[in-house]
Amino acid sequence: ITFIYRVRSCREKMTMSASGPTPPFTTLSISQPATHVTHVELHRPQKYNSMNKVFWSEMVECFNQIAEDPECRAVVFSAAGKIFTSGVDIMDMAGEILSPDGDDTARKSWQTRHIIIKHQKTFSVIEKCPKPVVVAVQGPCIGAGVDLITACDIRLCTKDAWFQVKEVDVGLAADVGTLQRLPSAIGSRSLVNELALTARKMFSDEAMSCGLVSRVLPDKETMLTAAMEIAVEIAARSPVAVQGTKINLVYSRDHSVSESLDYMATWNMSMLQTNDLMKSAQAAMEKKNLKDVPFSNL
Ligand SMILES: CC/C=C\C=C\CC(=O)SCCNC(=O)CCNC(=O)[C@H](O)C(C)(C)COP(=O)(O)OP(=O)(O)OC[C@H]1O[C@@H](n2cnc3c(N)ncnc32)[C@H](O)[C@@H]1OP(=O)(O)O
Repeated sequence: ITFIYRVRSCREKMTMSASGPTPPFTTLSISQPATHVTHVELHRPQKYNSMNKVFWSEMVECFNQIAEDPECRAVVFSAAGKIFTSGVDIMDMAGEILSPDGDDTARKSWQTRHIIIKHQKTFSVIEKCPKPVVVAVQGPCIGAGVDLITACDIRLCTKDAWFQVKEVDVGLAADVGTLQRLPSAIGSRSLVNELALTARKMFSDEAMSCGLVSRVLPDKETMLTAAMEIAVEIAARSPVAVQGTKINLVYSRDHSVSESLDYMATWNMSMLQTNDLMKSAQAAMEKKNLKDVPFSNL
């Protein structure tokens, strides 16, 4: 099994640097590097992986497909090249944001609201997708990049990574997720406020110490291998258990302990009736590797 994984891992490393976007996508490259694992790669390295108009809708399409794909049990998200992302593609997006359609202020405001909500969905789909998403960040992760990674479940980065809530520098309050999700990702309100109000860069050592990332790896290749290993571990476990865990973790972040316990009880009153419980328990008693237990797709 280790050998098969290593072969796949090598193949993955090759395709990650060589391939381009996977049709019908033009900004994303999708592959299946290991059983039940999907790899999504942001692929605009020649444009600093900036997020153009097409990207914002392709992400929704891609993650909706992943959410519905019973074969997929874990996702790795990464970005091609040396820069994770320079944030929103300013040249491509400025028109839409600065000149909304409408005859008067009310209609322009209504249109702007619609645009913001549409863009919020681009990252909320990651959180709504029941399959856990491991994100791997190298180099700069700027502006909308922080919105993106805070919607992911597990964050890794390279030593040369840095994070910047850049929005105040370009004259706006971040509006697609950072201000809502970063406080629970980091834990220190004071640090979140400092980062969001000053747009100072946060480097990998600080990202690790404040809890934004759970691991710092020396280089991109090592980081992608680590991300893939985590995804393979997740994918080997019962999809009923894994997806129930993600959904309840996200729910409990936004609700009281009491509400979350209630939600959990309602969730598990049906999910405890899965065959996976017996299969997992039996594997544990027989000291069998969960990778050898055939769980049905969910
Ligand atoms: C509804 C709205 C939803 C979301 C809103 C999100 C808000 C944000 O994302 S705010 C952040 C916006 N991005 C930026 O401010 C760009 C930040 N860029 C940089 O800091 C740097 O360019 C860099 C990525 C660190 C790279 O630095 P360096 O290697 O020194 O290259 P540069 O000379 O700075 O840039 C080269 C070239 O690329 C262009 N460019 C870089 N980033 C973007 C971008 N995000 N959009 C468009 N163009 C970008 C830069 O302008 C240069 O272009 P030239 O034509 O070569 O001058």
